[in-house]
Amino acid sequence: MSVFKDLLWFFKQEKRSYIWGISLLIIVALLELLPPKVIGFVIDEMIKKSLSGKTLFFWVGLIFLNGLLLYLFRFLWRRLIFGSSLKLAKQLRDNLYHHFTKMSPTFYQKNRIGDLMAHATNDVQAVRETAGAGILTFVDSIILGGSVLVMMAVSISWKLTLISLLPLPIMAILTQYYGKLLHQRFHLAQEAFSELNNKVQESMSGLKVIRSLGQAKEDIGAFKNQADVVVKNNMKVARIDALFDPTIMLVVSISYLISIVYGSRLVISDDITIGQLITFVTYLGILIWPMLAIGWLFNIVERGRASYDRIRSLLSIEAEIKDSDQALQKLAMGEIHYAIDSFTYNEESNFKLSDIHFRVKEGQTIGIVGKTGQGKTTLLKLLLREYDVNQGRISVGDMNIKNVSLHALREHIGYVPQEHFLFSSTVKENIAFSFTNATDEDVYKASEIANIHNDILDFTEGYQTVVGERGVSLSGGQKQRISIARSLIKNPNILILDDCLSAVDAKTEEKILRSLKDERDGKTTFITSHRMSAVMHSDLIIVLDEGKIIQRGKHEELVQIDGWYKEMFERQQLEELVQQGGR
Ligand SMILES: Nc1ncnc2c1ncn2[C@@H]1O[C@H](COP(=O)(O)OP(=O)(O)OP(=O)(O)O)[C@@H](O)[C@H]1O
Repeated sequence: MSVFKDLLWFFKQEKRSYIWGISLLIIVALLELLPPKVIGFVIDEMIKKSLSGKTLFFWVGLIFLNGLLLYLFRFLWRRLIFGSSLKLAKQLRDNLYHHFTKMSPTFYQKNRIGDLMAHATNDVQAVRETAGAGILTFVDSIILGGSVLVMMAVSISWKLTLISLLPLPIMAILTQYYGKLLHQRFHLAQEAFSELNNKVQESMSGLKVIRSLGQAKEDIGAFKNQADVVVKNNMKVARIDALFDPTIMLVVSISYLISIVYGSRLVISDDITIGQLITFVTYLGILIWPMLAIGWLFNIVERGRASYDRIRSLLSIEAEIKDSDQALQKLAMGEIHYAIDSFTYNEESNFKLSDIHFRVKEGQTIGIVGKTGQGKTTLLKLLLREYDVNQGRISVGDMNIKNVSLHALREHIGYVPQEHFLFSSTVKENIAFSFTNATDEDVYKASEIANIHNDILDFTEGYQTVVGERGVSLSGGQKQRISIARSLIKNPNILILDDCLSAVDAKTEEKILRSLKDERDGKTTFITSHRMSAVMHSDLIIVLDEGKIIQRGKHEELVQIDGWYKEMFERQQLEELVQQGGR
């Protein structure tokens, strides 16, 4: 029951609804005691032949009125309690979503999306039930169960009550045992569901790869196997769930049997009347629900406990990169100074950036090149503060970026990652994503610089064309250029192009770079690329190898010195010449 204590913050927040709801539940429980009493009384009066038509009419009217009140109050408490529990679900979901958006990439390396989705759906649902059906079963089992027992013992016969309830401890032991089993099995079912979520998420994202490698059949097979595991584990839960009700019914039937046998003896010995025995048996019928409610309560609370613990442990994970208390809310642009002594992603990582020192004046373009996996993207991620430098610092305008709020820093940056992502909305909305007030002219201008404007006009609905799930209906080059336009829309002080021109031809690349040069006068640009032509006009080019700078300078200087840059440049020139047929 400790989960109720943990949810106290919510019950306090919604105290009006819960106080009213629980009060109405108690009134409903008390009103339910009336009809059996009236039935017993009327039967006794009939046996005594002392019941007048008027009195009968009065009692029938009372039962009818009682029924009407029950109808109204039941409706109201449901609205109050179940309605509030929906608010809890919304609050938890909002908290989780907000938390997920603050997390750094490491968090998503450790937690799979499918698991996180399972927490945001199944776990939230289980906690909602605790705050809704959990409260109902808690109050009903105590108040309704307790008051029926008191009525049976005090107003009819405590001996009959005691004897007829003898089988109850069996039920308590069994339901506790089932509760434990249920907890374990629910946990396994939840894990299997997470696994299935992960499978679906991954397969849908990688559908093209799966098909192109002819693995569709195998993938369907793997999905089927995982779906079977989910069914199997849920069946195990359902089997225990299914035991709760029959067990309680069996116990109650035994109670019925005992009360009729022993009750008849009490009637014969004139200890109770027939009417009282009928009232007693009717009360026993009412007692079925509170008994079921106890079973349910264990069940709901067990699930709620496990789910709330999982949600809390997720929410308690601190974001690795977050604003310090004194973080500046504004960043003045200026020279960017990389002064990294060393950086590693984590202890297990073999990769290390070391001794990275260079300056980029405001308005300059810097090219970063090198073989694959040498740390080009890592350098850019450090500027974006997706990770923090271990030893050393990166500063913008003499300000260590660690001392600036993430929002203030990223506000200055337009980032085009290697893996572009388009939302399932129109081309225009995709481009204006970070600038909702953008005018058509702003969107057109960004598109023109990214050399995608004419392509968009050729689409069936131009800028209103809806881009399919993850932009499947566009070519790789078109997607890349829309991503570039998206990052240009706000005309950021720092533009980062992370190998994002790989899918466009050399001519288009040249056009884009020329427009950028013309339009971004006085603004800083970082370009990483495998093509030397993309960086040759930069003010500074650095060559990375195994996380270290092995060459630096301007294109004209680097082609004079024997080294990686010269070798790559000449090789690529030759390749281009060959492609053009040696002309
Ligand atoms: N999140 C991470 N955790 C641990 N290691 C990582 C992480 N991201 C990248 N690495 C490793 O860091 C090294 C440098 O990666 P990075 O992406 O910076 O290279 P790159 O030069 O941009 O490569 P490419 O040209 O292929 O894009 C690689 O060995 C990579 O495996």
